[in-house]
Amino acid sequence: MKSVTTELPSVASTPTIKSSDRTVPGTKPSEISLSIQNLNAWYGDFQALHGISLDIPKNEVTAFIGPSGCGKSTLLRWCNRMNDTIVSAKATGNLQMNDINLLDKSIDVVDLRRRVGIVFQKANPFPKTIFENVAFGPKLHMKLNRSEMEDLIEWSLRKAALWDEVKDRLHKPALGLSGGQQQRLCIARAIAVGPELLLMDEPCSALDPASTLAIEDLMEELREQYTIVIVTHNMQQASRCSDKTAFFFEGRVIEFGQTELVFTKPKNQQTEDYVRGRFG
Ligand SMILES: Nc1ncnc2c1ncn2[C@@H]1O[C@H](COP(=O)(O)OP(=O)(O)OP(=O)(O)O)[C@@H](O)[C@H]1O
Repeated sequence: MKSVTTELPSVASTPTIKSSDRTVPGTKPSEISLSIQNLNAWYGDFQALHGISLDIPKNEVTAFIGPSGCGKSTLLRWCNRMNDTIVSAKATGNLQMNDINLLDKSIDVVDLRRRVGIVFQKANPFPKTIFENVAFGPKLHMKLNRSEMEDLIEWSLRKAALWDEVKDRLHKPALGLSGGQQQRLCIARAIAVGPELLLMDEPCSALDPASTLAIEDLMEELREQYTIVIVTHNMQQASRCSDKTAFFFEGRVIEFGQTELVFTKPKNQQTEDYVRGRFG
């Protein structure tokens, strides 16, 4: 991965978005899925996120872009509390999804992970059958009889554009699938429990162009039902697939807006330099 060039201005000299700009104009409060307010995050003494404020709109795709190490994954990981396993990780601020603050230590993290699904850069199917991978969450969270479960597995695999390729081998090991198929299986597994928010951390970075297109088509379809946040280093992908884009730099959000505007008329010079490929 390329690193940031040294002649860039330091972020301290770059204005970050004002908290009043955290909502893209035209977004009504009822259309917000996740409200991020003044989020700060640390690993030990190192502060990885500085005062992040963003309103993520419902039923849209929001892209997080920015150079390596700018905090995109850290933010995603706080949204479904993956950072709980890192002893040095801590956060302050508010991550509000409907009635719950996702940072509240007393919330049921297992239930939270049903509501906030995550798909990682590298597909991580369980060493189980294709069927069992998708059935894993529903078995934990729902009381379904066998035929309801079979219907749900088929629905999830169809939504993830994988059904036709696996319908005759549902009880074969998931690890026998190709990389692109495994990634779509992970998406099926994530949506089977009906999450409100689907987080995708560079979901296509290990995939070939055809599998990448399949996942992009899938996002287009899934956004009718889900709110999606995608982290991507691929500028074409961000501009093709997302409605809103947030540009991160050194743990701060520099710009947030309609994707088309962020890519064609960015307000900030640093955003422009990044989306034009001048650094990062
Ligand atoms: N477990 C950890 N312990 C200590 N520091 C960490 C840890 N995870 C991430 N960091 C640091 O936090 C900062 C933000 O990392 P993060 O992974 O969120 O960036 P990113 O924007 O997602 O990067 P990339 O695009 O390369 O995935 C980086 O400086 C990184 O080195």
